[in-house]
Amino acid sequence: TQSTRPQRLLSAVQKNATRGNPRSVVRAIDEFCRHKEWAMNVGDEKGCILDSIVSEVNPVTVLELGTYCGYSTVRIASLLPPNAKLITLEFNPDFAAIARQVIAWAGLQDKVQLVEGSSGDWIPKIQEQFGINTFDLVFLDHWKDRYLPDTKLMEKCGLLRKGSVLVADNVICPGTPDYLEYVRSSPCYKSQYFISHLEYTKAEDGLEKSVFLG
Ligand SMILES: O=C(NC/C=C/[C@H]1O[C@@H](n2cnc(C(F)(F)F)c2)[C@H](O)[C@@H]1O)c1cc([N+](=O)[O-])cc(O)c1O
Ligand SMILES: [Mg+2]
Repeated sequence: TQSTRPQRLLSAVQKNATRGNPRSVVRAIDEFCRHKEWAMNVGDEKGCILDSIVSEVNPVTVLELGTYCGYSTVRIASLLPPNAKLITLEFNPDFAAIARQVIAWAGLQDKVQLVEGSSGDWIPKIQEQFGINTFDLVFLDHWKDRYLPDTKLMEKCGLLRKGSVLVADNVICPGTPDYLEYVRSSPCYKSQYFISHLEYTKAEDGLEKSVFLG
């Protein structure tokens, strides 16, 4: 039977990366996606911007919406302090199965909790299920039409506190116009655009960093 692209991405990690070395896992995926098969990881260029924001925030609690194969999960988790926790939501069970193996290959399974399901189901349950009150950092990289409703849901569930930082991928390409309009016009957010390129291409894209003001 034919393999899937996530399966081939995982094979590239297992072939080219060193177990327990997150940087080698990130490098192996970027090499695979740049030279073999494009895939929708945040990528190396936007990834460096994401790294700098994560390092600046130094979060203890992180929520990622949209694990896919675990590329940004590994990038973020590798920068977290020892007591920190990253919860990553993934809707597609096949992608989740691959991501678990990528995260394990990087040796980061103790910092990461991968949860399978939808944001609508899980965002209201996170506090009781995982003993987390609020998130210091949220990375949005799931379905682009869900960024805004899920941000409003996180606000409603009290998952954001004064100073919580949202980082959104793809605000230009494929684009998240309603989300961008909201965080840039709402008095509850201080927003900043970091211009870059769509992963592994020359097209423009960027990350939007939005600080919740409470
Ligand atoms: O469509 C893109 N990304 C969609 C990404 C979607 C991923 O998020 C998961 N998800 C859905 N709901 C949840 C949650 F969390 F709610 F449970 C998680 C989906 O199963 C999928 O793995 C995309 C497309 C391009 N592109 O160039 O076309 C470039 C990119 O960087 C992209 O991220
Ligand atoms: Mg993306």
